[in-house]
Amino acid sequence: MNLYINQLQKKADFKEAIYAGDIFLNTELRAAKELCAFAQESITAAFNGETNHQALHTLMPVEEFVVLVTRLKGQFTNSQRAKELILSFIDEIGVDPREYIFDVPRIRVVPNYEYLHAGVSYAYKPHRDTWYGSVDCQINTWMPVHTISPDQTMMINGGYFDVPVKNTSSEWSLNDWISNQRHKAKENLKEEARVHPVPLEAINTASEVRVAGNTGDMLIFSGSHLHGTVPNHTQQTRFSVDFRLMHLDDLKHQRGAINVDSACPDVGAGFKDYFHAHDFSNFQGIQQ
Ligand SMILES: O=C(O)CCC(=O)C(=O)O
Ligand SMILES: [Fe+2]
Repeated sequence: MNLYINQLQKKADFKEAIYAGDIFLNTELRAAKELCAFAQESITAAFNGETNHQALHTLMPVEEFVVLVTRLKGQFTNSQRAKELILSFIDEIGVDPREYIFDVPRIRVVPNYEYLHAGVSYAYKPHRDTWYGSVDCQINTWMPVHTISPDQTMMINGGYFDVPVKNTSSEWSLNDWISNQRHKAKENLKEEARVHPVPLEAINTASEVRVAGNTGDMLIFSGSHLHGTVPNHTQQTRFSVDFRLMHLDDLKHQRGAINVDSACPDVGAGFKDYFHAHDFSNFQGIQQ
């Protein structure tokens, strides 16, 4: 596995590298910094003008926190501004937006673990996004909104890229998640009652990498990497932004990362949430 620093826009075949398990870290993308600035504005607005974002969980009961995080996520994900900044990112890295679709942008809020680690702030167990019904060519981006430490971040366990992990993805349905589970996030305060695809064996952490970056330092990696939320036992809430890209032609031709263990029965059920990058029209699926 290779790690490329600030080379996404210089490497014409970056997709192929990502499909092979390489990871990119770009620290100088204007669009990423702007996306984080927009995230910061959105957090302040959702939390009624409070600017001490990392202390928000100390300022209110968890019930109120969940209501405000729900509002934040809805506003951020559905905003025109976030979509425009994804298009700016695509332009900035020098690829043709007509060739790409993207999944809705997300803002993750990870407060202290004891305070909340379920529902709107679910701490993801190690997983591949393909266990959750993503396609093999999914390119993930991920960036912290404020400076973070290794014990607040997302981990990537690179050694498992091509090593199977026994998991429950065959029993997990993305259709069911979208129709019946996703909206229940705010009901989960103490424990996550919703079923997620999870590993059925102990995960060796020897090759786990925890990248601790600054605002808008963007990781770009295959959604097929094993990754997860580092349980946040610090007293600082972590905010991060992520979105996913798919290259239309690669999707049509089923190119992408190797699938070593994903068995989600309804891959692609999330297509209706995807947008064409050049005009933000809804993706209608693949015409065969
Ligand atoms: O932010 C996290 O802790 C997990 C994010 C994740 O799983 C993803 O972006 O696919
Ligand atoms: Fe993920």
